[in-house]
Amino acid sequence: MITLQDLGFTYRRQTPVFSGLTLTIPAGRSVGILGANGAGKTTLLKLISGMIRSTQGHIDVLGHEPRARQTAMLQNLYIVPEESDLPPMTGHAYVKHFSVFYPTFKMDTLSQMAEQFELDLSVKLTERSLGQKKKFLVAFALATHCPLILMDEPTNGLDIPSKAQFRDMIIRHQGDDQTLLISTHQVRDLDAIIDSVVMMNEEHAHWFDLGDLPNHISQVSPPAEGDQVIYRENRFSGDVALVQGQKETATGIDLELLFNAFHTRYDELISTIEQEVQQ
Ligand SMILES: Nc1ncnc2c1ncn2[C@@H]1O[C@H](COP(=O)(O)OP(=O)(O)OP(=O)(O)O)[C@@H](O)[C@H]1O
Repeated sequence: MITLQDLGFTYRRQTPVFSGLTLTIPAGRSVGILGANGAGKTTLLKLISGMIRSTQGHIDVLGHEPRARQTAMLQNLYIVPEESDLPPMTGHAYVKHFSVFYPTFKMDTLSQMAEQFELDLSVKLTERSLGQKKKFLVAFALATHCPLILMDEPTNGLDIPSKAQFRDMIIRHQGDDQTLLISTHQVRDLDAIIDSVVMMNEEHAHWFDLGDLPNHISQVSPPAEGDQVIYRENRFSGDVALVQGQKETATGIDLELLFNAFHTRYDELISTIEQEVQQ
């Protein structure tokens, strides 16, 4: 559903944000996009949505090249930006103006969410707080029923109850075949809703299926003799490691540990997973 082939991007007169990224994200998944500050998460979402054009390589989104910004792609994709200047109109007026671009938009879905999450559609969007604006946009995004929804740091600026409401909105209203791509620093905010993650830095991007990963690698503490250690950390609570294969003593894989392994032991991590998948 989304493939990147040898993708590179450089902002004008800058050093490349990334070069040579190759990645496939299957359809119907809820994907967290994780990367350090400046790794290029926002840039990647903008490239996927066709807001900016790649300077190298190819992207395929829903069977389209995003740079062409064809209607057939744009009407099937909605992006909730990290910061948005919403127009000075009410929620109702916004829906009236913008829902027409999305043939699968359902007012019923939006009305249900407005009721469940106390969104007052009769108030001007510019007069709402940051959190209220974000909740409105997330509700609008889900109401489009687009096959692909992109969200850039949607939980930034949300208080604790609003983060729970955000998760609840997605759990209740994400369609079975809808793909969500959500960039974040706050992995814990997304724990309950993502089933996979893309980890990225300037050199690599990789999609990890969180359900399948424990069939191939395990997190153990401490590693036993003979374990094929991919990555190890000495934590206050003891030695913790990612090791090859399924282990009886394994705990759940901690995304922070996986993230650190991705950054420092990329080749070992990916080749171990690939080797295990082939067995
Ligand atoms: N409009 C721009 N012009 C020039 N450089 C830019 C522009 N936007 C972003 N960059 C640079 O591109 C790199 C990637 O930025 P991007 O916003 O995609 O990263 P990010 O992973 O989303 O970061 P964060 O986690 O801090 O939000 C950074 O080094 C940033 O300084």
